Amino acid sequence: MLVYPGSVFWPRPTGRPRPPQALKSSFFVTILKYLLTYISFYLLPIVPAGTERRSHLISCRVSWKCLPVDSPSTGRAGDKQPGRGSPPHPYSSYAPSSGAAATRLNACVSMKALSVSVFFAVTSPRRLPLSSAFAQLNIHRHRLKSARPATSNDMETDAAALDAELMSTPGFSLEQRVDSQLRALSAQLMELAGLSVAEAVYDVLSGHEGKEDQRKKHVLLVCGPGRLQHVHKGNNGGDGLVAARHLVHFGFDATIVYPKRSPKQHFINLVKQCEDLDIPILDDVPIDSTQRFDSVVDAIFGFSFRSGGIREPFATAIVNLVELQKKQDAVLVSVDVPSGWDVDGGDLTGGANFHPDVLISLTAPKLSARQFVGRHYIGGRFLPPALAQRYNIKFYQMPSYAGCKQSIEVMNANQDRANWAQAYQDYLNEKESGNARKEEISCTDSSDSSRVDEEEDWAAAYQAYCEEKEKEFFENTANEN
Ligand SMILES: NC(=O)C1=CN([C@@H]2O[C@H](COP(=O)(O)OP(=O)(O)OC[C@H]3O[C@@H](n4cnc5c(N)ncnc54)[C@H](O)[C@@H]3O)[C@@H](O)[C@H]2O)[C@@H](O)CC1
Repeated sequence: MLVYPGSVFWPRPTGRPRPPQALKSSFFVTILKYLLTYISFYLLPIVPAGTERRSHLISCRVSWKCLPVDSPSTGRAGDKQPGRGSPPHPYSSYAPSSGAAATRLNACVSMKALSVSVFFAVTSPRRLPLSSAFAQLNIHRHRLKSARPATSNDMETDAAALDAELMSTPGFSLEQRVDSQLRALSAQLMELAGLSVAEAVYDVLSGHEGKEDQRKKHVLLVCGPGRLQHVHKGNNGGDGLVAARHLVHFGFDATIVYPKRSPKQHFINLVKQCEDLDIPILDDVPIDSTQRFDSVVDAIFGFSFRSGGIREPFATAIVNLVELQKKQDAVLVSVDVPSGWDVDGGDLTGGANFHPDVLISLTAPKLSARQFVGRHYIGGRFLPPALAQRYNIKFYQMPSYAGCKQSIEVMNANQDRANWAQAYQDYLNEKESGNARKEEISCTDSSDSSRVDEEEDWAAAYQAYCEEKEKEFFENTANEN
């Protein structure tokens, strides 16, 4: 029996392009490949470092490189998916826009590559570091995630895969080789990401009318865990550490909450740099502090958050952040993905009801950003054209950062709708009161006709504008449904 390799994980979509013939394989061989793939990856951490067996296991990257994962032959070019005719999401102008069918095919090839990698793992003499194997696995995982039946939201689906790929791209890492292992640390990207976060926070607070405007603004940054035994994680928290340093250089006060510090050298350095700037580093959110915070930055979890319950101490930290947001009227800012939100599925915090006021998406908005209502920034101005092209992001579709700015505020779809609804209601109210006033004027002062004409012109123009917006809104809603 011949099966579509991906069908083990997701239903084969009907009416969509089938994968190339070469990707088909026997059912049992496919199952065996998956088993071997998973076993090999779960075995990796327990195989002692430096041994021959381990270097064979981690050489899976060789096979990935051998296969045309990103070549046009994978079906990316020219794929047309049903529903693509729907209006573009407001973010689509700069979010990755590869078609779902193309993504699915790509994921098929990725799975194939992973499966074949097991065979390479036991035979190849190539020695590649464990971290790069995990980085590749991460990319595959995100690709698989995006390889489900097409929705109109597919444009953002690849954003996490793009980030994962970007962060594992050699050349972006400051620490290229440590102990002969390539650590996909993405230190350089983190520095730029943190800078863009600091810039956006500065932008928000500069326009924020505080009660004591002359007072130095104080920002509390809560940084996520950086400790995971074999895989380097916690970059969202790293962004927070970098942002704290920049905010102090921008003239703000900063306090860091970093309950689970990373043992990695780069993170130790970041902490030291903050200590050198006299930034207090706490273990818990200072919920009872008399200190007033103008903004609290949530740099706890990014796109690698796994749903299924938030582990302590971060469950409490998130509840306390919401408490501070309410108690102190502090602006709650989330970095990349609001913590506890699934990168695609959105808010999973349940009782915590975690809704930031500001979201700073890095590189491109993730799918979950569609649920966000508030001020939305894009940061992380470092996407190389080749990678942008691979994810079908055209240069002219990139956000047009002004001058040397590292972040840009973008329109938020939900916010815009809310604003529009309000504007329309205001218009109706105004119109009603205008009509009443007009009647009053015509009864009392017929000589002031020019003013009435002027008001009529304005009302007509405003009505035309509102009708146009209304039409656009209903068209969009109909297409989305
Ligand atoms: N977009 C980009 O290109 C860049 C992204 N960066 C940041 O890197 C982030 C992704 O970083 P990582 O992949 O290191 O991971 P994250 O920083 O998203 O967090 C993963 C950590 O959270 C823990 N965790 C996951 N689920 C949990 C749960 N349910 N309860 C408790 N702990 C849980 C994991 O154990 C791990 O330690 C992005 O979101 C972004 O903020 C930047 O640092 C660099 C550039």
